[in-house]
Amino acid sequence: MGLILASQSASRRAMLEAAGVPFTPMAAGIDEEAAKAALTAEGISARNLADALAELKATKLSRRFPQDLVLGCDQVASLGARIFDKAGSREEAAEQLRALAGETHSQTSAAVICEGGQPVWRHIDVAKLAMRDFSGDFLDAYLDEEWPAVGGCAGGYRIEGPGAQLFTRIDGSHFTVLGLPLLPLLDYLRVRGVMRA
Ligand SMILES: Nc1nc2c(ncn2[C@H]2C[C@H](O)[C@@H](COP(=O)(O)OP(=O)(O)OP(=O)(O)O)O2)c(=O)[nH]1
Repeated sequence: MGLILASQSASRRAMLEAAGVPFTPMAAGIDEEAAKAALTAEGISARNLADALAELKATKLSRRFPQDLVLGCDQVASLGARIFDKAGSREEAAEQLRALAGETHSQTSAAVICEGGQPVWRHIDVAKLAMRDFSGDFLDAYLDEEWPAVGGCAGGYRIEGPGAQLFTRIDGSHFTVLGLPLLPLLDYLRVRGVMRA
C-alpha cells in the first residue's frame, strides 16, 4: 500500500517531500471549476466546499487505485461569506487583496484520504490571517514582484515569500496557510504505517 497525492499543487508536493513523506503525485483528473461552480451555487460554506472538493479529488483516483491511500486536498480563502477564487489576472489579484486589507480572513485547508474508493480519514483546519491596510504603492510593487506567481495561490500571496509583508498576525498552522493540514495528516500516516511512529 502506497500513498498517492491527488494534486498538482507545488506547495503540497514540497511540504510532503520536506516532511519526508513517501508519496506518488498524480493529477486528480476532475473538472474542479465545474465542481466548484455547482457547489458554490448552493451557497456552500468555505469549510464544506474545501471538504467536498478534497473528497472529490481523492475518490476519483482511489477508484483507479483501490489498494493505495489516496490523499485529496483543497484550500479556500474566505472573508465572511465571500469565497475568493484564485485570481485570474493581476487586476483581480489587486481587487482581492484590497478587499482583504485591514481585515482578518480565513484560510481553510481540507485533506481527505480514500481507500478502496471510500473516505477513511479527513481533516479540515482553519488559519486566521490579519492583513494590514497597506498603501496603493505597496500593492503595485508587491504585484510587480509576485504576479503571476501568486495566480496559483488561494488568497493571492505566498506566505513563505514576500506575502509575509501583507500580515500583522497569523493564528493557526503555517502548513494550513500553505494548503495542507500537515501535522494531523502525519499522525494518520503513522497510524497506517506509512510513516514511522
Ligand atoms: N507557495 C504557496 N502556495 C500557497 C499559499 N497559499 C495557498 N497556496 C496554494 C496551495 C494550493 O496549491 C493553492 C490552493 O488551491 P487548490 O486547493 O485549488 O489547489 P491547486 O489547484 O493548486 O492544486 P490541486 O487542486 O490540489 O491539484 O494555493 C502560500 O502561502 N504559499
